[in-house]
Amino acid sequence: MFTMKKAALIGCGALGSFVAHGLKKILSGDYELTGVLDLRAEAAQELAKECDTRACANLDELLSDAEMIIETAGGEVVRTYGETVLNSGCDLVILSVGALSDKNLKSALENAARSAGKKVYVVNGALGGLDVLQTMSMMAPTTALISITKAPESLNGAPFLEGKGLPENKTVKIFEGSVDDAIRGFPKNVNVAVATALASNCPDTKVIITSVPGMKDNKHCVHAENGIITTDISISSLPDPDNPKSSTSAAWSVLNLLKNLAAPVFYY
Ligand SMILES: NC(=O)C1=CN([C@@H]2O[C@H](COP(=O)(O)OP(=O)(O)OC[C@H]3O[C@@H](n4cnc5c(N)ncnc54)[C@H](O)[C@@H]3O)[C@@H](O)[C@H]2O)C=CC1
Ligand SMILES: O=C([O-])CC(=O)C(=O)O
Repeated sequence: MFTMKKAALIGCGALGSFVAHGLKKILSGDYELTGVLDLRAEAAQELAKECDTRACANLDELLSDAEMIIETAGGEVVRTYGETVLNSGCDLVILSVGALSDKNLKSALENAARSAGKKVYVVNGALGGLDVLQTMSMMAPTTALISITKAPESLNGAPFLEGKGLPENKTVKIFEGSVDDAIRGFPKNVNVAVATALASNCPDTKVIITSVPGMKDNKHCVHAENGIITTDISISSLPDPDNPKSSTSAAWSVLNLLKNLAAPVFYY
């Protein structure tokens, strides 16, 4: 039996705010939002006021009244808080999947979840179809490629670009390489690539990133093969109005996971 679950949120930026409002508006029958936390105290206070919950000053305060922590803050938060969250007896929903490209962190979180009897939930985020990639990887070794296409303003500021702005007048392929290099170079843009590599169990997943001036959508295309199934996943979704690097669909994906966890039937 699913009883009302106490969920709390780390990261009150574009997607975290969307998730918090969604919890209140569409999932309030199943979840109580018991607190929010952000490095920017004023952002947490504003969101807490809007969503009628507590702005917490630190992780301990957030954990004091929660059964589930939703991370919408960035990979560093998964790294610094992930194990503590699980050890405290909370489930952990991760949006910044890129953090799991660090194998040591991934196994530390797996061990903590196992010992605490809790779960780490990795969302589809701005992508979709992690289910079919996992199914394929169970059947046979799978190869995968992900092509990410965004407007320059959705990519500018990434460490890989070393402060240089992307051209506004021509399409440029700016990166082709491994998932590990991609997440280091574009930590706020290629969480979907790490999710693809993990779900397809293909650490050699190839990543291509292209900047297209004037492009309205963020576009993610995955091609995966295992000799039995060939899959093409193509998703275009609008950038978030508050953060063009992120697609709002990623926040919807968190809400959809929470909805499924609370429902009698889980659509996997
Ligand atoms: N899996 C996926 O498909 C996607 C994943 N993402 C991930 O979600 C994250 C959030 O995205 P947005 O909301 O658009 O970013 P954002 O930059 O609008 O918001 C991030 C918030 O987290 C806060 N924050 C950062 N470090 C913190 C810390 N140590 N403790 C507490 N708060 C902290 C920031 O102050 C900010 O308010 C991104 O950094 C990215 O890693 C984003 C889009 C898609
Ligand atoms: O929201 C998106 O378009 C994808 C994204 O930023 C990521 O995977 O980090």
